[in-house]
Amino acid sequence: MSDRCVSKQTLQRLPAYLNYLRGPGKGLKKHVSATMIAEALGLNDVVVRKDLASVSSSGRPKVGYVRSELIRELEKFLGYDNSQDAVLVGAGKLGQALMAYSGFPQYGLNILAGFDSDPRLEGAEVAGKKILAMDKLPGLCRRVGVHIGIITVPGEHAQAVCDQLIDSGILAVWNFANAHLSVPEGILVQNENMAVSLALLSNHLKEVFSTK
Ligand SMILES: NC(=O)c1ccc[n+]([C@@H]2O[C@H](COP(=O)([O-])OP(=O)(O)OC[C@H]3O[C@@H](n4cnc5c(N)ncnc54)[C@H](O)[C@@H]3O)[C@@H](O)[C@H]2O)c1
Repeated sequence: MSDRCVSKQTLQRLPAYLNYLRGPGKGLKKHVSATMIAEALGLNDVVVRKDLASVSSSGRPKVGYVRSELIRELEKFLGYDNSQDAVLVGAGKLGQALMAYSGFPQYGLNILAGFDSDPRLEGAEVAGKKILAMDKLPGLCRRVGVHIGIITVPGEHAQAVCDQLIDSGILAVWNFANAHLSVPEGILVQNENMAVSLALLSNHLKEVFSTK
């Protein structure tokens, strides 16, 4: 099931379905339907039905899905059942907050260690995870077979860090720095940028006030 191709839009909605299905105390029964999920999340039920059909074949007409089975299928599809090790570079304020976040394992992400060029941070621990010197990065990545790298260094150092991660065998980069990263073909960069969300908020306010 997990090798099926789905659109980016579908992929972005799947975690919300899973979150809803896993959620406690919402009066969810053994069976759930696409309509039920659509209503709860304020989505179009045709969209939800199509999304679910692309990751699961366990739905039955008029009955819907067995909730526990659908949870398992979504977890498998999203890779949450198969934890991926990651390394983080830039163990400053944001980096340490991410290292300490206890919610990542339920999304299948396991940050093994942080790396930083500041010698004062070497050997420190954050939530039981070590901060190591940069020269330890390639060895650890190659030894353990780490494929995800998280970048939380200042923007001006992000490209150099990205290159080091790729040289260490990293195939997917989660970039929090405000910098455009150039990578060879076959490497995925996922940019995380609060500025984009803030721009949407502020644009919404502009529209609201311009109509008053
Ligand atoms: N994506 C977002 O929405 C978002 C939100 C907040 C911060 N940020 C970005 O995250 C990054 C970190 O922010 P912060 O507030 O944690 O900064 P910070 O200064 O607290 O931490 C940066 C760390 O990176 C380390 N570092 C610098 N150059 C390095 C290199 N070449 N190799 C290894 N380590 C290096 C520093 O020693 C420091 O510990 C910045 O780029 C910032 O713009 C992004």
